[in-house]
Amino acid sequence: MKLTNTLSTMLDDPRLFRQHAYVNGKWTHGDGGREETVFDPATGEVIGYIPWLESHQIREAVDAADAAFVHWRALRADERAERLMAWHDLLQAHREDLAIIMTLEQGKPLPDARGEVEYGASFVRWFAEEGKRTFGETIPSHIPNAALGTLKEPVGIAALITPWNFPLAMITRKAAAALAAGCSVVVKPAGETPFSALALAELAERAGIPAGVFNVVLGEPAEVSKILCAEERVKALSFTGSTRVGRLLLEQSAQTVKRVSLELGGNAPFIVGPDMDPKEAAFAAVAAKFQTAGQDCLAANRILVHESIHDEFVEHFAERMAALTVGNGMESEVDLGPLIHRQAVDKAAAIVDDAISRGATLVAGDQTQAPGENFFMPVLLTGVTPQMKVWREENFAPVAGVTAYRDDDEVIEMANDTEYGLAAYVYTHDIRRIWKLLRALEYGMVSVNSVKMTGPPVPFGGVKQSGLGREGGITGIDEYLETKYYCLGALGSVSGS
Ligand SMILES: NC(=O)c1ccc[n+]([C@@H]2O[C@H](COP(=O)([O-])OP(=O)(O)OC[C@H]3O[C@@H](n4cnc5c(N)ncnc54)[C@H](O)[C@@H]3O)[C@@H](O)[C@H]2O)c1
Ligand SMILES: N[C@@H](CC=O)C(=O)O
Repeated sequence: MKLTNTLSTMLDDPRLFRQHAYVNGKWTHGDGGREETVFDPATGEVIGYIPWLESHQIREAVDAADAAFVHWRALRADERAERLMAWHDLLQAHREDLAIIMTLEQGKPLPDARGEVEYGASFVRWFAEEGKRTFGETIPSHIPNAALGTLKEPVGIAALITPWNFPLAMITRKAAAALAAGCSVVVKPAGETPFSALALAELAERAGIPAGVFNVVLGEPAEVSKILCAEERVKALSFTGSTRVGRLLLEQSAQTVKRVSLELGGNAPFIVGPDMDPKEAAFAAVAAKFQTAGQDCLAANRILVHESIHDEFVEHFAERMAALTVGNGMESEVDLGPLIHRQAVDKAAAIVDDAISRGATLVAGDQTQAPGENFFMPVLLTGVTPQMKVWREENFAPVAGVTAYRDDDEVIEMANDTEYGLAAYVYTHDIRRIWKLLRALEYGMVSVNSVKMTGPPVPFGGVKQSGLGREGGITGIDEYLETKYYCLGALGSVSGS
């Protein structure tokens, strides 16, 4: 198998850069010799190679997780919490190396990558604490002389399949919850960004998380997922990624009736009320649109502005957008890195062409200025309509589509006119309008007058075809817990309790 050491020379701790899968506490190559090359999306240079495991090796990972589950679940919650806190502390201690790995494989600017490491670590801390509070209940008995109640027990092995846009935090938000609940996990990261996942494995091992409890498998995505979904011993599947693949995995998991959590695509509306300062709203909309170069499930895809302030809003938006710097995320002062690969650039260009051909106006976005093959300059389109791809599809690129609306009822209809229902933004200071929109928007998350909405204490997730279940918050751990009801009968003394 080919290996390269360029990336490791950039790290304080070169052992964080691993080019093998991690199964049962061992760094593993693929038995069939298949491998995948991982590129820096900013430069197109090779940053490393990963093996593709064979089917039997994926099953071996499940064997390992199965054996480890017995011991991991038997630990006290506070013992698991200690190891999770050690993992958290190591993530913090190695923040800079983890950020470098992330920027090189994903492309996001280094400060954003540092932010993601913090964000990812915050879930580990949160669930280390929550794992100690998986309380059951006492149920007032309707049966004479019986005591009734519930216990919370780990579901078993959880398969975690994650995307490339947040290569670290999308894993920790799942894995920390599962591990805290007492489950063992098999993680399948995106092939574009495996090295963050493998660095997480290295640090999990150093934190004292036993062999087999945290496994990272690599391979041909459809092949690996099929095996994990078909495996009866895998009791839960948690997937973050596109709605297309989410549907497929839901179908595949039906055969073994798994617990399925899906965090899928978004098509967020960003609604600006007539009372808003257009400049303030435009600056917020730019922030909500262009993070991670628009490759964010929370990205403001459809910007709906009241007709009375539309033109002023567009001017401020264009001005702010023009100030964004596009470049290699390893360089300083860069706001937008590259898109993940050439297909993403082609898709963005097709979405812009489609909008223009259907009557949208291209206000700004000159692709001749792009600093490399995988870069896409921010685009502002006005006059976007429901017939256009930019309205219907999650563009996952720095393409902002603005449209004017007349009144609240119209904007509610526009905002809900999508199969997606992950997040929506509302900018207005009118409390009646806020309440009306908050209740009428068919979204799992609504953020009013704030671009930032996520973090460990909140229930993250969508409705409609944006997913099933919630991650984070006080319910995030429930995705990995079963409720066992007990009835202790013939106790004699408890009647009437
Ligand atoms: N709701 C959320 O919390 C959230 C967070 C981040 C990203 N996302 C979504 O993720 C998508 C972007 O990520 P992506 O392009 O990596 O998504 P994707 O669905 O293409 O891939 C996600 C994962 O599924 C695997 N995969 C791909 N094709 C597969 C197949 N045929 N069978 C089984 N597995 C397969 C990939 O290797 C990867 O690990 C966007 O739609 C975005 O909105 C959602
Ligand atoms: N920004 C999201 C990830 C979506 O792509 C998050 O905070 O989870």
